[in-house]
Amino acid sequence: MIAPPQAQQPPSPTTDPTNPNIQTWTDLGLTLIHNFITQAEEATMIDAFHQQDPLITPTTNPSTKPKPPKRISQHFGYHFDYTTFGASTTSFTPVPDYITSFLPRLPLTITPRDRDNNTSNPDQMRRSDHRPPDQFTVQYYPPGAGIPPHVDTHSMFDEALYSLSFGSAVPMQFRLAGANEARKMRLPKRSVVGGKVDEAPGKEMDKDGGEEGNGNQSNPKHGKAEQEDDPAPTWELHLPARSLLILTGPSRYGYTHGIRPRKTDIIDGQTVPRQGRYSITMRSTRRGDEIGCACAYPGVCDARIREEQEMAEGGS
Ligand SMILES: O=C(O)CCC(=O)C(=O)O
Ligand SMILES: [Fe+2]
Repeated sequence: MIAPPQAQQPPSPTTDPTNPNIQTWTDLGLTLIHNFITQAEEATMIDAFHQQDPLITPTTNPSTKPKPPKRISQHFGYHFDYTTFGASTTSFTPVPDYITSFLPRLPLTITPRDRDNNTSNPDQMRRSDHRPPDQFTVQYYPPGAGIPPHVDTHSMFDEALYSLSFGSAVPMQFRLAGANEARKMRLPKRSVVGGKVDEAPGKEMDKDGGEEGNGNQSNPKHGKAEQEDDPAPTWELHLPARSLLILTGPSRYGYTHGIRPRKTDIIDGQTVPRQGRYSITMRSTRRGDEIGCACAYPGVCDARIREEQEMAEGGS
C-alpha cells in the first residue's frame, strides 16, 4: 500500500515589519492576520450562531454506527448557491451586525504583485480591487468535521476570498491542483463523490474529504487524490482562532484548500483534540457580464471548463 504523504510545513511567511500580526506568503497570494477580532467579538458571534442553530450534543447509541459530524452553515447577504457554485440572485438574508461591524476593517486591496502574476485581464482586477464582500457563509465545524479539498468557483466571485476563524484553531490543507483535480472538475458533481454530496463551495477533489469522523495523518483513506504519479505536496496552515485568512492569486485560483475531518491534530509535535470551530467565508459576487475568469490555472477554472464544454457541444 502506498503510504499517504504527511502534510508538510507551509513555506515560510514574511511578517509585516510594522504589524507582527500580519503574515504574508507573497508567492502564493496568501495573507494571515492574527487577532483580527477580539475575544468579545468572538463570543458575540458564537452566541449569535447558536441562537439560530442551538448546539446539540450528539447522543451515543452503542447499537448504531455513530454518524460523522456535519458542518452547519448559515448564509447571509446573497446566499451561496450549491447548484451553480455562485451566489443566488434571489435568496438574500440581511447581514447581521456582528459581521457588518468588522467589515470596515477588512483589507480590500490586492497587491500589485498578485495582479501582475495572476490576472491577464486588467478589467477583472479593477473590478475586484476595492469591492467589499456581499456573500457570507458562517459555518460551524463540530469536532471531527472537515470540508473537502476544493477550489472556490473562479468566475462567480471577485479574486479575494476571506475566511475568519473563531472558536478554535484548525489546520487548513493546501495543495497545488494538478491533472487529477482538473480531471475531477470535468466530471459531473455526483460522480465525484459516489452519490454522497458533502457541499463544498466548489468541486470537491477527494471523496473522503467530508465523510470520515476520526481521520488522522496516518489514515490510509487519505490516499486517492494523493496517489498521483507525481503528487504536489500538501501542506497545512495553522489557522488560529480570531485570525483572518485572505486568499488571492495562486492560493485562490490554483490551489485546493480543505480541512481534514479529524478528531485530533498534531500541532508542534503534540496530539491536540479538535474543538468546535467556526468560520465566516466572505466573497464579493459577480453579476451579468462581470462573470468570468482569466487566471493562470485553466485546469481548475470553471470559466475555461465551461468554454471547453460549449466548444465541444457546438463543434460536434
Ligand atoms: O472554514 C473555512 O475556513 C473555509 C471554508 C471554505 O473553504 C469555503 O467556505 O469555501
Ligand atoms: Fe473554500
